[in-house]
Amino acid sequence: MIYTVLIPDNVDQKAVDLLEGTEGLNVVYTGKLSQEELAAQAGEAHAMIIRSGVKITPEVLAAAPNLKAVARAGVGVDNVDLDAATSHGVIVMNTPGGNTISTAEHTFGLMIALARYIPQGDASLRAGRWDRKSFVGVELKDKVLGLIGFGRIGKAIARRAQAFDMTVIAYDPYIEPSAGTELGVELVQLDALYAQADFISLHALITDETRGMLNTEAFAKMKDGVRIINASRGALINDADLAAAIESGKVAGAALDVYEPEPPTEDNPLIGMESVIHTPHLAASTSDAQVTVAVEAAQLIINTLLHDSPQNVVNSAVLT
Ligand SMILES: NC(=O)C1=CN([C@@H]2O[C@H](COP(=O)(O)OP(=O)(O)OC[C@H]3O[C@@H](n4cnc5c(N)ncnc54)[C@H](O)[C@@H]3O)[C@@H](O)[C@H]2O)C=CC1
Ligand SMILES: O=C(O)CCC(=O)C(=O)O
Repeated sequence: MIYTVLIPDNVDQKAVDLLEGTEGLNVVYTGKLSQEELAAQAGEAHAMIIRSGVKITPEVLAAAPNLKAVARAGVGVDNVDLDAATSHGVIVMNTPGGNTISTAEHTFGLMIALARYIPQGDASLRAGRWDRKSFVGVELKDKVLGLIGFGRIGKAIARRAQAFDMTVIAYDPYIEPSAGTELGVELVQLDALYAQADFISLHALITDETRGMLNTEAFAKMKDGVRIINASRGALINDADLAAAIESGKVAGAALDVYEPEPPTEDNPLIGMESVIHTPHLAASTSDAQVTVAVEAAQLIINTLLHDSPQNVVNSAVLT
């Protein structure tokens, strides 16, 4: 039996090489496909390796009768319809941990860039100005960093923030309060985090509970001049409410790596605002992280198809 592995997004070549060098696999590496192209190519696939650029929808699953497994080269599986995958008997796996450091470092870069107006200063100088008055920032030292979500990435940021003499607090209702002790992080209630934090960085999973959690009601509970960083998922923030909070001066600025939808639509109220800085979902985009997650995803597919040994299964109901 020869299994076909379709890779409909851009992944590191080392993963492709690993799969191509494995007997029993036929590898189809297309690079990033549109949803229509994906559905058209899905018919032969026994497995797929994806990133965040494609969605595994009921339509794609219906077009993929041979599909047994999907491996996400990354953490978030919000681009996979897990219920539909389970009902089609498709195992969904991810590679948590492989991009933690890259994402934490990018988040830290965004926080410093936000505090010191680095992108704005760069744009101003490139436009021929020598403006030092407009870009007076704030130090991170002695500021309170509030982390919403204290998992792998939240913890990695806490470690880095300590080196900058920040006080770190976190809200995460799904971990033990003692989880912060070793890192000197106090786990607090959400309203307390809003009331104390000078910087709020989002690292929670996107769920029904967290979708749109940063809204007008939440901003009203925050300190005046708070700065927001989001390298988790765009849907955690209500964009219109954040734009209004920035316009009113309540929020001093925001740094965003993620959007809902991606790419953001032309009418996104945050794009182009002077005090909002952006990257296009780049937090995990380092050569280091991309080798790790892609090779790990390839190995998950090999173990599943050839050794009947799936790991990191996200929709565990499919195994019962
Ligand atoms: N921008 C990018 O390129 C990347 C984004 N991500 C995203 O970052 C996020 C975090 O990733 P990891 O730290 O690896 O995941 P993780 O699973 O280690 O941590 C997520 C944490 O969110 C917490 N959480 C769940 N519901 C919550 C709620 N209602 N309020 C507060 N916390 C809640 C969980 O208890 C968990 O501790 C994910 O959404 C992931 O998709 C991850 C890697 C790269
Ligand atoms: O594939 C990527 O670069 C996105 C990574 C990401 O968002 C994740 O791992 O959740």
